Order: sequence, then C-alpha cells, then structure tokens
Amino acid sequence: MDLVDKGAMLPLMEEFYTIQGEGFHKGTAAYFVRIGGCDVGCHWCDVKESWNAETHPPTAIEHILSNSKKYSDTIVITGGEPLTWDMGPLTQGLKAQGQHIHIETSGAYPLTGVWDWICLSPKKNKLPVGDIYQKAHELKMIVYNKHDFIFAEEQAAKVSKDCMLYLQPEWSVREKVTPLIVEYVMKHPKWKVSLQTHKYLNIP
Ligand SMILES: C[S@@+](CC[C@H](N)C(=O)[O-])C[C@H]1O[C@@H](n2cnc3c(N)ncnc32)[C@H](O)[C@@H]1O
Ligand SMILES: Nc1nc2[nH]cc(C(=O)O)c2c(=O)[nH]1
Ligand code: SF4
Ligand SMILES: [Mg+2]
Repeated sequence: MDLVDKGAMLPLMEEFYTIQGEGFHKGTAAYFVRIGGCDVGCHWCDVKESWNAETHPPTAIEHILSNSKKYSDTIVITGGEPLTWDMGPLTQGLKAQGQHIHIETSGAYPLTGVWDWICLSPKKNKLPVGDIYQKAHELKMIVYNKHDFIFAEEQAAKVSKDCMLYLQPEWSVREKVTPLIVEYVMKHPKWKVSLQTHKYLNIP
C-alpha cells in the first residue's frame, strides 16, 4: 500500500510499556513499538509471529505517536525488522514530541529515520548494509554456538571505536552458552554480557 511505502502507515504488531531487558539500556522503562515484517529468517527468532507483515494491520503513525506519548519519554522501535519500512515519518513525529528514540535492528536494510540510540544485532544470513556499522551505539551479538564468537569478532571489527559490545545468549540454549560467554568476556573484556532480563522477570 502507498501509505505504507511512504512510512505514513506501518504494520503494527504490538505496543507495550515495559522495562528494556537487554543491552546498554537494560533496566530502563520504555514504550516498545513492534513493527511486523521480517525476511531475515533467524531459526531461533523469539518473535516469529512478527515475520508476515500481512498479518499485522497497517496503522497510521499518528496512532502510535498519540499512544506512545501517554507512556514514556523513551521509545524502542523493534520488530520484525523495522528497517523493512521507511522509519522517517514515525521517528520525526516522535522527535517532535520530545521523545528519545531507540531502534533494535539487524541492519539488513538501509538505515532510515532519526535515532538517539541504535542497537545493531547482525545476522549471518542477511548482513548489515550501508553505514549503520559506523552509526551503531551498541553491537549486540547473539550466541547460539561456538562459531558465533568468531562472527561476533568479525562484526566488532566494523563498528566505531565508541560502540559498546555485547554478547547475548540465544534463549533456548542459554544454559549451555552462558558459561561460554562468561569465560569469553573475562578473556576479552572489551565485550560485556547481555541477558534477556525481561524473560527472567516474566515481563513483556
Ligand atoms: C526480535 S529482534 C527484532 C529486531 C531486529 N529484527 C533484530 O533482530 O535486531 C530483537 C532482539 O532480540 C534478539 N533475539 C531474537 N531472538 C532471540 C533469542 N532467541 N535469544 C536471544 N536474543 C534474541 C535479536 O537479536 C535482537 O537483538
Ligand atoms: N523487555 C523487553 N526488552 C527488549 N529488548 C529488546 C526487545 C526486542 O524484542 O526487540 C525486547 C523485548 O521484547 N522486551
Ligand atoms: S532479524 Fe530479528 S525479527 Fe528477523 S528473524 Fe532475526 S531476530 Fe527475528
Ligand atoms: Mg524481544
């Protein structure tokens, strides 16, 4: 649809007020906006229901703007893969309301929108494109197996020197990989551990 192509409407899956569970801003209250649509296809993705954009109603950005304003100064745009869509209109609207805007992205599509915080989480099957490596504030690598440490270092070589580096266990194998991450971070202290703390807290 034309309005979706322009970013004036977006396939909205859900919006919820919670605590950022992961990465640098872990522990901070934030309003999450989950946009449907992703073709990256991570086999361990914890929101596969987001993938098919057609199952999520095209929603006017004005609706997202007025809802988000009621809840928080900090907005996290996630998905699905939010950069599937033009994030310009939504983020300009949020900025105009004085909100801080964060994105959770694989970087698989060109960066659009204005952002206060970019969390880049690269995926092997569809690598980040364009200049997002230099713009990312944090790099959050998911560890499912041992090879993911090698992939993590390859990706860390591409980000800016000020970018925070996180290793996060893939949830279904957390008992196996968390000890490996702990050992790795002690050996390579430029990395920090990120846990999906919202799942331990039983919050969204
Ligand atoms: C669901 S994704 C949506 C945003 C974007 N598509 C991305 O992958 O960055 C949000 C975050 O959850 C992470 N994630 C997804 N499934 C996970 C899992 N099973 N275990 C740990 N982290 C996961 C992603 O790597 C990403 O950092
Ligand atoms: N609480 C909470 N924190 C999160 N950080 C990143 C999430 C995401 O799915 O993008 C997420 C999420 O789904 N819930
Ligand atoms: S890129 Fe993100 S939303 Fe898409 S499949 Fe991977 S983890 Fe899931
Ligand atoms: Mg999540």
